[in-house]
Formats: sequence, structure tokens, C-alpha cells
Amino acid sequence: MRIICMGSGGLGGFYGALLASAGCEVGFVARGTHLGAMRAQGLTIERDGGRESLHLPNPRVSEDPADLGAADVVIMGVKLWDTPGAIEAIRPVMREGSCVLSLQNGVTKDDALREAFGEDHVLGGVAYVATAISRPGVIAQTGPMQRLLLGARTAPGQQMAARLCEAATAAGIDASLPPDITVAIWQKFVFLVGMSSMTAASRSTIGPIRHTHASRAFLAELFGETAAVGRALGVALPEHEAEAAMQRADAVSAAMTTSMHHDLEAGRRLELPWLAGTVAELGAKAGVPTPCARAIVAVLAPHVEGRRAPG
Ligand SMILES: NC(=O)C1=CN([C@@H]2O[C@H](COP(=O)(O)OP(=O)(O)OC[C@H]3O[C@@H](n4cnc5c(N)ncnc54)[C@H](OP(=O)(O)O)[C@@H]3O)[C@@H](O)[C@H]2O)C=CC1
Ligand SMILES: CC(C)(CO)C(=O)C(=O)O
Repeated sequence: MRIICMGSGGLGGFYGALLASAGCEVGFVARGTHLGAMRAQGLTIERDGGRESLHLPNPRVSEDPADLGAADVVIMGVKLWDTPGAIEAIRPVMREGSCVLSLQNGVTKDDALREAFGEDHVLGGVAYVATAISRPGVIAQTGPMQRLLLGARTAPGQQMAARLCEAATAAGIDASLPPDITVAIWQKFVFLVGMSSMTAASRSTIGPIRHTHASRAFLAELFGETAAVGRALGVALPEHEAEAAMQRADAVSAAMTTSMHHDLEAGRRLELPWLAGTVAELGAKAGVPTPCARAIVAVLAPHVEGRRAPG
């Protein structure tokens, strides 16, 4: 299977490396120092605190997807603000049967892909994994989780999702095809909006948040608001989705945090507009009150573009 990772950071580089190690023909699109390091030293995935690693000595890597030939599947692995540029960049590698799979976070991530390539060419996907570029050419995974949910809204897409699921399983990824990928995308959204909002706004890992009465109650309200917005938009979320999200938050390690919290601490740009920001926006359209999501948007607004010069 020919796969191109559009963006080879925490997400694209990780899944791409695993798929390449299992025999898929993977091309990696990267830029800057990460691209230079991948060319010079290859791509390394470090797991279990560096005790285990996977090394691709000569990955096929380029700044331009067109150099990497045609793809069966393009994995969209750039941050959400980079999607418009990435769409234009991958046009030359898309063929009649090609599909693009966004494993980015959020529930609006596939809209621009459908507009650009058409419904038959868009797979739905959810990634439960915690990875980041730890230094150029090296991606570190925190914890063992590497779950991938795949699907599509049309028959050709569903066939490609099944092929990719098979390849991912062969690569040791915990991959599956849920009955409704839209519901699966929203289920992660419900969980992630609460988790990312609270860990970033309180600059804390989940442990103290879930054990402090007021912050736990706010987290529960965020789960509830997000699920209510999804239901108002016609997504068939289970009745107790908010409670299920809290159970998941109770089950993770107390030291767990989210990529948005990491981005905030590092002074990087935030994906807030695609997370709590989207809940507030969609809630306003659907007539669902979202006071907690709106509060998070206001609290984090000064940081959304990353660290600015003083003043
Ligand atoms: N990492 C994770 O554990 C998870 C991430 N996600 C989601 O996946 C998405 C990607 O996140 P993540 O992988 O962590 O982000 P990273 O910043 O680690 O990786 C994105 C990479 O893509 C590069 N990039 C962006 N645009 C281009 C371009 N036009 N050409 C070449 N390279 C490009 C970036 O370069 P540069 O740094 O120069 O911008 C960066 O190296 C986000 O939406 C995130 O929410 C979802 C689940 C888990
Ligand atoms: C919560 C987590 C780690 C799950 O994959 C995530 O997606 C994120 O922090 O962005």
C-alpha cells in the first residue's frame, strides 16, 4: 500500500514509521530541521521512555509531496491551521482511487477535505496516541496507547479504510473499523475538548483536576455541553456519553495531559479554535448553550497565537 504522510511530526511520523516497518511504501513530507535530520540520520521512534526504539535509516522524505509519487492514502498529519496549504500540496499525488485520511483532532477537520477532493476520497479517522517530536528526526511516544479508528461515509472509502485497517493491524497498531466513524470522531471530541480545556486552563495534569470538586464539576459540564452540541447536530452519540468521558478521564494516569497543554507551556500556537472554540460556535448555531466552552475560549484567548513579545 502506498502511503504519504503529509506532515511527519508526532502523529504522521509515528504512524508512518510503523506502517513502513510492516512493509507499506511510505513517503514522509517534512520541513525545516526535522526534514534535515530525517535525511541525514533517518527517522527514529522512541517508546517506553527510550527503552524501545524503531529506526528507519533511509525514509523516503521530501518537502514536496509531488516528489513522492502517487498515493493510495494520504495521512493528513499537520496542525489544523496548516491544512489549507497541505491540501494544495497533496493535489499532485491524488489519483482516481486515492483517499485522504485526517487523523487530526476536531470535528470540522474533514470539511475542507471533502470540498477539495469529494466524499468518495475522504476517510474518517481518530487517533488515540500521545506522541511528539522530541528532537529533529526523533519522535517520542508517551504511554503505550496507539489506537486507530477508521471508516468512511461511502462504499469506495469504506473499502480503502478496510485495506488500511488491515495494513495497520499488521504493523502492530490497535486499529479497527467502528460501526459509525462520525460517532467515533465525536466521542474523541467530547473527551478531548474537556481534557484539553481543563489541562490547559488550569496548567495541570488530569490528576489534580479530577480530584478537586470545582474543577471536576467544570470538566463534567464541558463533556456534557460538547455531547449536547453533537446530539443537536444529529450525531447519534450514546445517551451517557458525558459520563463515559468522565470514566475515561478517571481511568488514565494522573500524570496524563494533552497536546494543547504542552503547546501552551511551550508558548506555541493552540488548536483551541478547533476544540472548545468549535463547541462554542456550533452550539451558537444549534441553539445549545455552551457557557463552559465559551469561558475556556475567553481564558485561553491571549495565548491562542502562541507567545507574543511583551506588551
Ligand atoms: N501527536 C499526538 O499525539 C496527536 C496529535 N493529534 C492531532 O494531529 C495533528 C498533528 O499533530 P502533531 O503531529 O502532534 O503535530 P506536529 O507539530 O508534531 O507535526 C506536524 C508536522 O507537520 C509539519 N508541517 C506542517 N505543514 C507542513 C508542510 N506544508 N510541509 C511539510 N511539513 C509540514 C510541521 O512542521 P513545522 O513544525 O515546521 O510547522 C510539523 O513537523 C493535530 O491536529 C493534533 O491535534 C491527534 C491525536 C494525537
Ligand atoms: C488526549 C490525546 C493525547 C489522545 O490521543 C490527544 O489527542 C491530545 O492530547 O491531543
